[in-house]
Amino acid sequence: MPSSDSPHYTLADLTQRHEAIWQTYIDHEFVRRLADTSLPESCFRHYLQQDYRFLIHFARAWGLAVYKSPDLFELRRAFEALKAIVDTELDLHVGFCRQWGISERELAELEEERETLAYTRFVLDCGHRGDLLDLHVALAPCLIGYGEIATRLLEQPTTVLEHNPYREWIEMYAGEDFQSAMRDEIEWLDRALSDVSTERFEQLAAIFRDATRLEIDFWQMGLNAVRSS
Ligand SMILES: Cc1ncc(CO)c(N)n1
Repeated sequence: MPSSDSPHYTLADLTQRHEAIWQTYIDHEFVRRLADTSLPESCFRHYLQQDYRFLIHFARAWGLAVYKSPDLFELRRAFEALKAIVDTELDLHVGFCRQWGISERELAELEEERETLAYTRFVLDCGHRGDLLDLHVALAPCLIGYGEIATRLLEQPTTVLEHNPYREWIEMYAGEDFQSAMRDEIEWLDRALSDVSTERFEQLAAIFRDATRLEIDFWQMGLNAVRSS
């Protein structure tokens, strides 16, 4: 239970603390152009390739969450997330890449971009240095951001779904599986943040800000790949 002088923080306080950066992430040009179909396919293909590397490290980060879990409840939760990424998400991603003409062999051999390196290793470092909450906050922009981006895209009148080559991507992240994982994570974070001190909140907000900046760089990396693949 939070003490009576606890500010009782929630996830919404984290996004509001860095509102401008959060908006730049969820309304990035990559996302807008994916929705209005003006995104060059080379950009999306490059993004998909790098996202394969991202998902591998994302799975490792949940493996680290397993290790950092202090009790059976948390252990089970992190283990289920790790299993979902390894058994389902990565399979889906490989299948999705195949539809885009990217073979599994190509995925296994591709060179990791600096943006991918920076983001994924940053998340892992937060987990290594800190506790389970630091790690969850470093992971929050992935889960919460993509969930928010996809639902916004479906609501926006500028989004074109018919004949949109990226439609499946939008619908995957707006779909029930991802959305329910996002809701669970929001619940977890709201509970965990409810009794942190102001000082601790500021530390966590810095992690959240940097992870969000690295998500922005990840979109920009895709956008910059106009001719590279
Ligand atoms: C870079 C990035 N962030 C978040 C997600 C959502 O899992 C993803 N697939 N890739």
